[in-house]
Amino acid sequence: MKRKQLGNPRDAALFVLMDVDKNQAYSNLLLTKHMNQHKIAGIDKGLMTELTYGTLQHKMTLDFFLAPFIKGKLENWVQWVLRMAVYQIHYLDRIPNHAVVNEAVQLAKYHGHKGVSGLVNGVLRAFLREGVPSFDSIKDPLERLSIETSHPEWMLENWIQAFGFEKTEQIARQNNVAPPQTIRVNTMKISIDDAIQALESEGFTVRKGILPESLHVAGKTAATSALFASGQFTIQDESSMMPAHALQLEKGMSVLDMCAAPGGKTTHIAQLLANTGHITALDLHENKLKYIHENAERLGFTHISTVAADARQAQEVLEQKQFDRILVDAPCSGYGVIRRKPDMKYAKKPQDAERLATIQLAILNEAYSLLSPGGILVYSTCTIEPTENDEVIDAFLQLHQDMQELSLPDVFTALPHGAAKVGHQVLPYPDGDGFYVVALQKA
Ligand SMILES: C[S@@+](CC[C@H](N)C(=O)[O-])C[C@H]1O[C@@H](n2cnc3c(N)ncnc32)[C@H](O)[C@@H]1O
Repeated sequence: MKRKQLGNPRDAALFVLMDVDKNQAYSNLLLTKHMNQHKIAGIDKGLMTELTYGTLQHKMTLDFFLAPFIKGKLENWVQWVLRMAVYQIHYLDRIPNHAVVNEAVQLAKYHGHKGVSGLVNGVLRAFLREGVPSFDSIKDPLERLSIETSHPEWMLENWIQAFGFEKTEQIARQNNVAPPQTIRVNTMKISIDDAIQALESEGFTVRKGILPESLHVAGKTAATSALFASGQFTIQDESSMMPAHALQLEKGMSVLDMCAAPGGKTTHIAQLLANTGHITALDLHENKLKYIHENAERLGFTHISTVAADARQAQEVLEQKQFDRILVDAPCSGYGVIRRKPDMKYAKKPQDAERLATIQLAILNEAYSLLSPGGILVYSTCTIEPTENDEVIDAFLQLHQDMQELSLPDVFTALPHGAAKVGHQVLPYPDGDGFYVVALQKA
């Protein structure tokens, strides 16, 4: 495939898909990179995003649809051209089929030789003529769910064990639906009602979320709002707003955020502290600390300092040795946010959760030593994997008999509730990501 660019949304999407295959980075980061490099602008940005995510989301299903029409092995990029075309034919109704075929043939002609464009044309015409193969030919329910929703079988099996078949099916289908745009209103700068009014006058459709600062906005890209630039809101999924509430903060407290970058929850803590007290925001990666500073500055929070360090050895670098509140928003497998990074379904390995659980427990043990008596430790992840959630907490509680689970504030009762034995779990739902949070208090 030529690395030269055509500068159109389909070609740019193809570059993202190829780079995802090479495991270069997550799709959301590659999308932004290629959108800029290919100079994709205006409504083409939306088309490029839709083609990239849609094709990735349904990759295994698209391969099942294409299988009867392909003989022999194809080059990777040709496979992506075909998947992208079949995605548009099957899942989108606004692009006429002849235009989809024509665009795919043009892409193949540009990046390959005449034989390749002939093949793409032939496969797509045969697909249009003969129609979509039926899932009824797949007799095994697990295999069928895997192909229909495009998730590896091992991943579904884990969830079936934890939540049952029906819930797993709901999760898998939800993972293929685009999330809403959710914002957290910066109540230090604007009231919820004034924010709703201002956003509506900018042309957004606005709906209140469950948590007090959360609004779901549609119609335009939230980051283009004047209110965003002036720090009157930040973009954050509603589930990610749970940990700051779980900390049960009081003005003037000292807080340690142990896995803080890019600062989504650090700034929420600052908001609930009403810019009082102090937050130490720590992250392993020094280059990510600038995002915490940028976010804090835009939103107007000043009581935050950052430290680059491994949270497992945080005591060695921190001057302050005891904190009133500690948040461990741990590095995790991220299975609650698959709808935002669909490539994760194919990149992750069954053993990832075990490896992460060891890191998570080590961070929690360090947090324990830094927590004041009577202090509250909140552990959160954006995964739905029990190995990284209540099983880590079980192990932690066995090691520290003076730590006890604390009830979460009343606002949590209105949120959906998954199946965790300890803490609050949310399985992916239309308005929020899959998430886990638990609050523990030191005696
Ligand atoms: C789930 S993200 C945190 C998101 C952040 N709390 C927010 O709300 O914006 C996990 C973070 O942990 C960091 N991390 C990974 N391993 C770490 C370690 N051993 N010590 C400290 N931070 C770590 C990653 O760099 C990543 O930024």
